[in-house]
Amino acid sequence: MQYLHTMVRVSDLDASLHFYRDLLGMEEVSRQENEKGRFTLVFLAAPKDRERAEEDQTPMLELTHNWDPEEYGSGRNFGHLAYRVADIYALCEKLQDNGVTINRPPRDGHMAFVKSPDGISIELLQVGENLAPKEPWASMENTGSW
Ligand SMILES: C[C@@H](O)C(=O)SC[C@H](NC(=O)CC[C@H](N)C(=O)O)C(=O)NCC(=O)O
Ligand code: NI
Repeated sequence: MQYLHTMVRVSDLDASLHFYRDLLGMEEVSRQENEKGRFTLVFLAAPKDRERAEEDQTPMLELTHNWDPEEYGSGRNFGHLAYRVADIYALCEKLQDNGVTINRPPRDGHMAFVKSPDGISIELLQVGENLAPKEPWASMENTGSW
C-alpha cells in the first residue's frame, strides 16, 4: 500500500488556490473538470514533492470543488495537514500580511498553526533546528483553537 493524497472539499476554489498556492507556495500538478458530476478536482504538491508527485501521483493534496454549494460540517475528526517549511517566521509574516489568522503563533521558532479558507487546520513545522525566539511571535498568544 502507498499513500497517495488527502482530499479536502473547498467552498471557494479561487480563495483556496490563493491560500494553498499563492500564499503557502504549493504547486498545481493537475486538475479535472467533471461536467457530469459538476465538480472540479485540483491536485497540488509542495515544491519539494512536485517531481515525485508528477511521476508517482504522491504525495498530493486534492481540492474538490462542487459547483453546487454544499454545507460542509465541522468534521472535527479531521485534524490537520502538516508541512515542513524553510523559514516559519517569514511564512507566518507573509500569511498574516495577507489576512490569514495565525491561530498558533511560532513562539518557539518551530511550530505554527493556521487555517484554510474552509477552516482546515494547517500545521507548519520549521526545517531542522528551531529558529531563535523573535518578536512579535515570541510574545503572541494563541488565537482561538485549531
Ligand atoms: C480522482 C480521485 O482522487 C478522487 O478522489 S475522485 C473521488 C470522487 N470524487 C467526487 O466525486 C468529487 C465530487 C463529489 N461530489 C464529492 O464531493 O466527493 C468520489 O468518489 N468522492 C466521494 C468521496 O467520498 O470522496
Ligand atoms: Ni482522491
